[in-house]
Amino acid sequence: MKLYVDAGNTRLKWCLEEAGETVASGAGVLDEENPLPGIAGFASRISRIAVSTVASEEKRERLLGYLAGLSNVPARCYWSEPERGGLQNAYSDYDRMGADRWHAMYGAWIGHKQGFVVVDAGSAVTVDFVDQYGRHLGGYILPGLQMMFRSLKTDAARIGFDPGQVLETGPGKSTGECVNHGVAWLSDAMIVRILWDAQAFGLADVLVTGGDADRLIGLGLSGIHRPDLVLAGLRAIADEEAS
Ligand SMILES: Nc1ncnc2c1ncn2[C@@H]1O[C@H](COP(=O)(O)OP(=O)(O)OP(=O)(O)O)[C@@H](O)[C@H]1O
Ligand SMILES: CC(C)(CO)[C@@H](O)C(=O)NCCC(=O)O
Ligand SMILES: [K+]
Repeated sequence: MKLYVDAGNTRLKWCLEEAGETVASGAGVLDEENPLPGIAGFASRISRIAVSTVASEEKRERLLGYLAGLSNVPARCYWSEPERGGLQNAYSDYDRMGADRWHAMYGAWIGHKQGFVVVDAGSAVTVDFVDQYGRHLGGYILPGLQMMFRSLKTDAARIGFDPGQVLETGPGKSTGECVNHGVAWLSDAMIVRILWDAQAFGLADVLVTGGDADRLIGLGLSGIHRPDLVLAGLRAIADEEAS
């Protein structure tokens, strides 16, 4: 069985695969004692461990320590690359790009050769554009939903509110409405812009992943929901490296 791990800044997603089929999957929190709840029963059958992570070095080392205790198979981390299978990274400092972005783009490239946008709505939001020739045109990094709420709460003394999963974008008439509608309104503007840019660049598909994907889709981001996109790219790359 092969274990694939996508460790973000907040949460961790894992899946176990055997003969091309996903046999188990789960999510956990990197900071917790067991970041891969549900994995223990499979430990002795693991034959490969591949990791994509954007967490700090300290957290990455803690994760590797946990995995070393779980299985004798050494875990291998996969990073961003300048090129793979015709997909070309726009970064000249390609190793500065978050591994999750590269793996999500590669996961998308496998099945969407007509050009695409990847929107990863995680702790941070990333938007990356790839054309039909596999050229990464570049992207954007934006604050994520919880990050925006947190900064409004901690950096302004008189903005008191309960964050909500609000899709209402009309002008607010209380602090809570102004914040919750405001964040939805900002997301709505981003969505309009993503769809506009996709058309302007001639990209056929919009792929959406990350913990807040449903929220963006609910706000009108018409796209393909691929919760497993980072893991799909990681899996393809680890397979190619092994063959
Ligand atoms: N069970 C959950 N726990 C935490 N956040 C969740 C959960 N479900 C949805 N979310 C939302 O998902 C977002 C985090 O997304 P995700 O889990 O993709 O992050 P991540 O992979 O840790 O982040 P990143 O890859 O950006 O470092 C949060 O803004 C939150 O609103
Ligand atoms: C932007 C995030 C946090 C999104 O998870 C991650 O991809 C990351 O830490 N990136 C490093 C900076 C970059 O991609 O240019
Ligand atoms: K992610």
